[in-house]
Amino acid sequence: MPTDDVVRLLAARGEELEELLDRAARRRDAHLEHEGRPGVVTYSPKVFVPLTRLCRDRCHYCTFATVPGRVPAAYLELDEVLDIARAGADQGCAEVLFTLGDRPEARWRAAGDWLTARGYTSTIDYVRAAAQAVLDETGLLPHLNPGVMTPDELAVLRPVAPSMGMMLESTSTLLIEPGGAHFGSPDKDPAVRLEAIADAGRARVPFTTGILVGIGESLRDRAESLLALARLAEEYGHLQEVIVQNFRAKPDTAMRGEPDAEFDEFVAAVAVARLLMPLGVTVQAPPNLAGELGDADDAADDQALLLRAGIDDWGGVSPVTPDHVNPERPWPGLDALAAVTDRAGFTLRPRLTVYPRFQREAGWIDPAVAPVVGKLADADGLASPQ
Ligand SMILES: O=c1nc2n(C[C@H](O)[C@H](O)[C@H](O)CO)c3cc(O)ccc3cc-2c(=O)[nH]1
Ligand SMILES: C[C@H]1O[C@@H](n2cnc3c(N)ncnc32)[C@H](O)[C@@H]1O
Ligand code: MET
Ligand code: SF4
Repeated sequence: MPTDDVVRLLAARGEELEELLDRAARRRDAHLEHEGRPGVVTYSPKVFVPLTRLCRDRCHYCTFATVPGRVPAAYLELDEVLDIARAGADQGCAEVLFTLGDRPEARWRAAGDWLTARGYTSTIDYVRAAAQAVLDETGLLPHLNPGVMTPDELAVLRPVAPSMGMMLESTSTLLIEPGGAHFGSPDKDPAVRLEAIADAGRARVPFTTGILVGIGESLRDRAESLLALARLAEEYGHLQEVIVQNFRAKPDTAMRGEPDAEFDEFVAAVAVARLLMPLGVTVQAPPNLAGELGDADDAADDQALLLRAGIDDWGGVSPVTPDHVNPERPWPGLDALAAVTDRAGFTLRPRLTVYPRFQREAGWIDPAVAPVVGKLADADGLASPQ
């Protein structure tokens, strides 16, 4: 679709937005039919492991990244990681999400010292060890979201996780200039990120990516970002899901005064993502970023709108850990999420980190993790009851 047409869709309001949502919903239904799970909307029961909150980048919307003086230690110890994973296993979780700061040893001596004292050569080397421990000790599946990975790092991590991810955020180069949300974040250079996502495709890693809506990008940037992801999905076939995530302003960040993404605008972005992605690519929006904080009815209304806009997945939802990236936004209860999903005419089912298509097709899952996936999967490739 020409970029100008995509921009027009992203700007749709009123009657035009209604039509866009209907088109997107039909496309979602075609996607689910294509995947052999009509009427099924998924989520991943997970625990969140914030392996390190130190980071070499300075994204101005982020409260996850912090300074060494504000954390008890530069990294979680292996036994702390395993405690979180076991608590998840007890609650029927299948995923251990490793989300962490990018390459903190490049900026913080405390990070380098911590790694060296334990014999690790880099943050990625420690991610590998921690993911291996989770696989061996708990049988849960790591999903790795450590920021930009090189081809060598992808190769090192592939045998310890069936899926990885990294948000594109945006292709906007203005955001890396002074005053932009990504000024001072070398890992958010769009050229670097697009290349890293392509590298994951060449490494045949089932991959999660997405865009962050409302961080100062224009509608044209948003259109170009989604078109770039659609092209990557078509070229490599490795994009299992595209997350469309709305920016939520945090009190103690440089962007605290910026308004949250307007919900209609966000919903239009979700619908456009659905229309542009090839069949077989899930479109995910997180349920905990919907609605006014603390207003369950408002959240349910917004979640219903996300379903109308063509999502087929709610992402990771945790009965155990907070969303450490958005700690002020609690997860909805699974009953509430199932009720919203049901009212929209869908059945909510738990899934694994790696989607069924990548389990069926040869060549996506490393032989070292395949048996663990096999143990957790049901006949459809979703999560079997634990
Ligand atoms: O709880 C969260 N989970 C996040 N997830 C987890 C995601 O919902 C699930 O881990 C995947 O869908 C795999 O099941 C991400 C995963 C990625 O690969 C890339 C970005 C994110 C972002 C978030 C996030 O902000 N909060
Ligand atoms: C893990 C992912 O979380 C997203 N992220 C980081 N900070 C925020 C925020 N304030 N609001 C919404 N999403 C955010 C980024 O897209 C990052 O890649
Ligand atoms: C906590 S943000 C998610 C992981 C990584 N630091 C990134 O921004 O891509
Ligand atoms: S969003 Fe990720 S890369 Fe940016 S500062 Fe936060 S942890 Fe670092």
